[in-house]
Amino acid sequence: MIRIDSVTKRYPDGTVAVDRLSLEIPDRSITVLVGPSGCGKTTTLRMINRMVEPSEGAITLDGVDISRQPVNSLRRSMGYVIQNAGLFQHRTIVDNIATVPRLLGWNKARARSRARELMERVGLDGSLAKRYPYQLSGGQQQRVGVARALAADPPVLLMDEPFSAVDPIVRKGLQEELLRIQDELGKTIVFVTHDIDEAIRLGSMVAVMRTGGRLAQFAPPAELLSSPADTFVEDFLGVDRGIRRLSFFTSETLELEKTPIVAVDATAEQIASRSTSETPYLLVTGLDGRPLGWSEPGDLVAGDITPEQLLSYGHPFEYGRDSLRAALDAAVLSPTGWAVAVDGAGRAAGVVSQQTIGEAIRAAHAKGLTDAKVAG
Ligand SMILES: Nc1ncnc2c1ncn2[C@@H]1O[C@H](COP(=O)(O)OP(=O)(O)OP(=O)(O)O)[C@@H](O)[C@H]1O
Repeated sequence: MIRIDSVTKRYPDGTVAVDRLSLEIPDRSITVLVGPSGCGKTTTLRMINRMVEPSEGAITLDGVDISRQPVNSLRRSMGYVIQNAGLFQHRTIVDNIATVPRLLGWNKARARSRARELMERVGLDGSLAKRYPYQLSGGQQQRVGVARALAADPPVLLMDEPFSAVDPIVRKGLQEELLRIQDELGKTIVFVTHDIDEAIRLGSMVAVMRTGGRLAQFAPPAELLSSPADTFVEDFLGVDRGIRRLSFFTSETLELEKTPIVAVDATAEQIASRSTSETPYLLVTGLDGRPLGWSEPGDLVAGDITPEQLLSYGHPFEYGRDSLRAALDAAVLSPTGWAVAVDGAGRAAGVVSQQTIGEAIRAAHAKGLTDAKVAG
């Protein structure tokens, strides 16, 4: 565990970048430092690998004060990823990734083979190995940066705004990739961002810092959203906190309706028997069980149902895997006001009304509030 114990950093010009910060960063999970520009995030991160030395307080790694550890070996146990990747422009991709293993004395062949393995792990095509950084897109360069940081298999990864310079779609891809890699590798990751959505998406724990380098709140994202410590945190979280909080509630609590569903080859009896007074529409599925669209029962003629005549259902949510936020979104975007739930294979698992989703949200909020009280 990395433990930051009452650490202050005062730069020579008198700027207090970090002010009596204490944090316990749990092993094998992602801890995010987030806050407005200049609140001391980068300074904190750099104190962990001793690129910056604290003025007061101590940082320990597994109980050992890092100021007593040789800087070189400390840094080798900590991969470091920065914005714009910071790649060596005159080295090929494979040699960029192989940098630290080479410094550790691995022979060229072994270091390169490790580098190629990591390219695959971070989702980079092997054909890019011999290219130079300028021949890659920004998103690809960031992947190289992550691969390079992972090359010597350090237990800790320090990431400073690694995805800030890429567009939102590439950024989302990189975030997903990081979560996937983290699932596989279980590193202790300290991740700096000024983007609260990124913090909530990636962090198991999120430290919100305020200007002046002080800690405003340290909590799991769901707790930040449900119980912000003060108005600073509340403002920083933004206006749609209630909606975003739904991401943490599973859709598994929803009771699905299975009756108003017919296959495209439904008989007249099936169409009649599956229509109910509560559900003015029927969901039509293909023969493979995947949803095709909605229809009023009266518009369906057995033996002559075509996908073209159906109303779009917007997009489905995956029951149990997706959150109540996804379910609500599916219902809001559905022209019938009903959301379509699918299983992992994309087959219709049932349908659910906005009203039922609303009830599940109220129940989840009530339970969430109780949990927060219990925890607090
Ligand atoms: N070498 C330095 N000398 C003096 N002041 C510094 C130095 N480095 C950073 N600072 C100041 O310390 C404060 C914290 O800076 P830091 O870079 O840690 O913040 P940050 O939260 O990472 O900001 P950003 O999101 O803008 O990168 C700022 O006021 C900054 O101007």
